[in-house]
Amino acid sequence: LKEEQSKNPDESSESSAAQCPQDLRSVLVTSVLNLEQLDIDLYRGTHHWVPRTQRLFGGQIIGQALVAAAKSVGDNLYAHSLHCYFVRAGDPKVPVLYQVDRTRDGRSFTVRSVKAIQHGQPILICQASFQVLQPSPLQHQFPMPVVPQPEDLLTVEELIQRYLSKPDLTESAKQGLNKLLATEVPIEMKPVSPAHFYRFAPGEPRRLFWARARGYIGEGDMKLHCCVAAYVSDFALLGTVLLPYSKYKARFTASLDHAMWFHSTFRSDEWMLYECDSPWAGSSRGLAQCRLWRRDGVLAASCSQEGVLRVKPVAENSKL
Ligand SMILES: CC(C)(COP(=O)(O)OP(=O)(O)OC[C@H]1O[C@@H](n2cnc3c(N)ncnc32)[C@H](O)[C@@H]1OP(=O)(O)O)[C@@H](O)C(=O)NCCC(=O)NCCSC(=O)CCCC(=O)O
Repeated sequence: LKEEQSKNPDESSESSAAQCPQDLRSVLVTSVLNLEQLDIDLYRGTHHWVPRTQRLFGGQIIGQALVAAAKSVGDNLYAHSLHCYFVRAGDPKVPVLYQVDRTRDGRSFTVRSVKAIQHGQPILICQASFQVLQPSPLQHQFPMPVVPQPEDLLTVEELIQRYLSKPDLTESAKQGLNKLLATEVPIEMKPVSPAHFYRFAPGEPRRLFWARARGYIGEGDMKLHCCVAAYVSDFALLGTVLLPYSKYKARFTASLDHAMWFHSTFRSDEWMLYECDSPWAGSSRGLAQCRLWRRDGVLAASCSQEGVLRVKPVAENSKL
């Protein structure tokens, strides 16, 4: 971790603004993670992208909670982990309040507890921990999987365009794909193995994709990159659980909890490899894990999530 990467999110937004025209800056920085301060340790967050389920995207709530927590710690501290429970569905019609409790300021570690509130009730409870930079003789990591580079893969949008040109596509499949194309998701994704990623055939519960924030964020703010990675990390975890089950489709899925550990500095506006797998499913729940790799092979972060998954059989003639 470099000293200059410890600025807090507010400072970074300003320095990025000076470097980059407004329309090139990531909407994650200008809008989604740009919380409004209402009082000491009290913030308000608004929504940018809302999933088809019409419940708030979990990654957005985690990312915003981490922004709120990070605002109450010093510049010399780095986010190293967070643990969250999603206790109620988020309502896209109203903003979310984030109330920060300064649980403990230690010599090395500092803990914050954040409650995300709507309609007077918590929708997420989150604990985040920060640490001062400390050297360690103990250093190891798994090797990064060998996969094609992002330049050799298609984006989700390019893949959808390809599927749209297939002659045997049903009208409802076309409509679904066009809806997906029209959605302004603030991240770019490139699946490593698209047919497997989109469950065209059953396969092992493992998938890899490259992802980065759309637009420019800049180098200067490590805490903000952690918040963006927290946002992105919720995109594809639960879907990984479903990969072996091509005979079923999701009827109700929602993440129950989410934990994340940050290991190294990284840029969330540069391509990172997300390696997701699911070691277990049962009792209408599934466990999914993800490792986030920097392009140079450094393990940047790890996360784990459990979700509720209720499924129904796929209709025989469905093309999607
Ligand atoms: C997890 C829950 C739903 C748990 O609350 P609960 O009252 O215990 O809910 P529930 O009883 O499980 O009901 C949920 C739903 O499951 C149905 N259900 C319940 N039992 C059965 C059954 N035996 N068979 C068939 N269906 C059953 C219920 O009728 C509910 O369905 P409904 O909402 O009525 O359509 C709640 O705590 C909650 O909503 N928490 C917030 C979860 C959340 O919003 N997470 C973040 C968003 S998800 C996300 O971001 C991931 C996106 C990416 C991805 O999908 O991969």
